[in-house]
Amino acid sequence: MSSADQLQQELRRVRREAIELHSSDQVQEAIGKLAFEVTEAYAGKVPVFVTIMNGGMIFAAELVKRLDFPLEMDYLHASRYLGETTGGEVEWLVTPNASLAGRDVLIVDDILDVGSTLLSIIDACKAQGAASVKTCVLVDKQHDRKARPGLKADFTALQAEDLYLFGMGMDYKGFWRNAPGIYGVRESNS
Ligand SMILES: O=P(O)(O)OC[C@H]1O[C@H](OP(=O)(O)OP(=O)(O)O)[C@H](O)[C@@H]1O
Ligand SMILES: Nc1nc2[nH]cnc2c(=O)[nH]1
Repeated sequence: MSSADQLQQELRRVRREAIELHSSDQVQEAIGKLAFEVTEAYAGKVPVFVTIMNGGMIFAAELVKRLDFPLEMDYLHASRYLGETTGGEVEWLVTPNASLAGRDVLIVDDILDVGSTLLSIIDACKAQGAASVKTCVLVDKQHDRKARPGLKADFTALQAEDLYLFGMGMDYKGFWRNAPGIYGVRESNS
């Protein structure tokens, strides 16, 4: 069997055997609730909504259309997993733009796992002179390996157990970002 066929088999097996932690409907409901919270927090402000590529893009698209205040959209690309299932150093692929100076910045990403990615992005936005920086994630993975004890995003839609997650923007080896719920890879596949 060719390596492309082997990969395709693996990807289909991982999806078939995955544990569904949050269904597509549960994800949509949680994003709806979060949108109210974020809308309340930004009353009277005109923030920059910064999507962290690639993982943040599906959550960001679902969230942004439910926010009822004027905002600008921008994006950053920082990655420390680079298609792997364990993280390394944060690598900047697209750096923050100087137009963040003096702005209220809302960082939007798919997952807070260890949190090194978000901490690095917060520092970079502050270094650009952002007036305020808040973070918003679809899912907070529950474990005691956070980069700082008790680290949390300002806004969190859902929590999930300590498995490698995919779906709703999160990848398994670069694939399955398109899966509509949040799934955990079974130990035998990770
Ligand atoms: O909390 P941490 O342990 O730092 O991990 C969280 C980060 O990991 C993923 O990005 P990844 O590096 O996989 O890049 P991607 O968004 O391009 O998939 C995810 O999108 C977060 O940005
Ligand atoms: N896809 C994915 N990316 C991550 N980045 C940090 N943790 C995870 C995870 O569980 N899944």
